[in-house]
Amino acid sequence: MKIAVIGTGYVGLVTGTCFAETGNTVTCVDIDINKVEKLKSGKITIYEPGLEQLFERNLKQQRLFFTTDLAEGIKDAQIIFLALPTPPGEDGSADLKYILKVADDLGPLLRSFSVIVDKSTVPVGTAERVRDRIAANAKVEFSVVSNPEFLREGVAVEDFMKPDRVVIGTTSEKAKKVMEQLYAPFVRQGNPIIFMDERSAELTKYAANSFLATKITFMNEIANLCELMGADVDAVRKGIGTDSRIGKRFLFPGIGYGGSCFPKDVQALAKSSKDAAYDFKILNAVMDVNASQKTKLIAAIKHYFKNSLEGKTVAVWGLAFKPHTDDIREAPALENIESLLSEGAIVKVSDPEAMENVKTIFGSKIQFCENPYEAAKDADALFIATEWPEFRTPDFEKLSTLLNNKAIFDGRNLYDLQQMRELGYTYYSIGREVINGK
Ligand SMILES: NC(=O)c1ccc[n+]([C@@H]2O[C@H](COP(=O)([O-])OP(=O)(O)OC[C@H]3O[C@@H](n4cnc5c(N)ncnc54)[C@H](O)[C@@H]3O)[C@@H](O)[C@H]2O)c1
Ligand SMILES: O=c1ccn([C@@H]2O[C@H](COP(=O)(O)OP(=O)(O)O[C@H]3O[C@H](CO)[C@@H](O)[C@H](O)[C@H]3O)[C@@H](O)[C@H]2O)c(=O)[nH]1
Repeated sequence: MKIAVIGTGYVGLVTGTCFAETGNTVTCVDIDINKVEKLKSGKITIYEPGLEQLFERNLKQQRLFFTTDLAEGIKDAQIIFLALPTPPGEDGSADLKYILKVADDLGPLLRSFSVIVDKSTVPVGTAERVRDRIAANAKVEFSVVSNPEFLREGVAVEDFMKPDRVVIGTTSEKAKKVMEQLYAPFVRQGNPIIFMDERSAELTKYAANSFLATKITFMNEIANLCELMGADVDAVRKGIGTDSRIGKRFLFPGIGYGGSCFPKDVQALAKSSKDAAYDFKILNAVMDVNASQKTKLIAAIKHYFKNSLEGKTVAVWGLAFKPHTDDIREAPALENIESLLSEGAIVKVSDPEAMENVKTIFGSKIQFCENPYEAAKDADALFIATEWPEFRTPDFEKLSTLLNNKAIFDGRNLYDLQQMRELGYTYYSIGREVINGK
């Protein structure tokens, strides 16, 4: 099939590359000239494990193309994906300006029956709005379908190629057939396509993200309670996760959820609910708890240093909002660094992939270090914000010689309590006993 993908950010690039990999001819369109030039010349624009190989192969085999020209990009395309940003507007609702602009531009360019697919995360009713905007200028028949994307950054290729499910919202039989054919290779891998109406598909995406954010937040509150009650959140997590009705995944407490999706999508669903005159109380609580969870270790660090961080050096391991990505959108590390700096601390950071992105925010206000040990050198405390695998089993002997103080504030519960006790570290983590605390 011939496919166009409008928007070549995270989702657009993964979508385009994976559909090319299953034998389609894909043209990705973006207004960002630099991005398109880079991609055309064979350089990938995001760090995502496994993507580069697929990208290079499909580019070489001339199944994957890039352009800034919308008319050229959609020429002869049977399916046009919209993978455009839907950032939070000032009132928290999803800003649809990018989507509606492209809808306006598409109308006059359509030449034959096309299926236009909302891949972006969009509020209920958007498919109808996109349909109306295209219809205002279109001279041919078309369908607008909702096909939300559930991939996770860091495992995006795996999630896209082997999705738990594909949700397709359409009431058009013609569009349904086209989408069924497109996704056939993915269904052959044993995963269902779930057809529904457009509105239900749009809400499914927000319900999934909000449910997962709530699950994490619930565990963060249990962790906070564990600290007050002398229980261990790891034990409680295992104790409840083995109940198949609850499930083991997404029960890991930490310094809050971040990323480009959960924060904005929970906020957008809360706003849509409000607009529908429904007070979605749980979502408001989730946002409140997450906001305080993000910087909860700052209080512990301050307590450890007798309320003053002035002149103290803190090494921060991990900047990305999660491992295996260079994405720093809403990353808890950023807020913690802000807090440390505002308390007068000197901050040294290390992250395997996200340093370049963070340089654009903090510049010379913080020190960027080649590796985690360089960051730890002469630091008065170590703060862990992201659970990169390389932070899980550091050389503790080396670390002890580098740090001024053997004090670790771990926002991701990476280390064993007994080991920390034996090594003589002061160790604060989330929902667990404080080792050698002050
Ligand atoms: N990032 C994720 O993991 C993820 C997962 C599932 C769903 N989503 C949703 O997918 C959507 C896209 O997210 P993303 O992270 O890929 O966004 P992004 O910001 O990484 O990329 C969006 C791209 O669209 C381009 N763009 C803007 N206006 C354009 C126009 N008029 N024509 C062509 N290109 C244009 C931008 O230049 C940018 O490259 C959002 O709605 C998001 O919520 C994201
Ligand atoms: O047990 C857990 C699991 C995750 N997180 C945090 O939650 C955030 C989001 O993690 P994750 O869901 O793995 O990453 P995303 O790439 O943001 O993916 C989410 O957001 C995407 C965009 O909508 C959806 O497509 C995915 O299905 C959904 O998982 C990160 O800050 C994680 O550190 C926890 O704190 N504890």
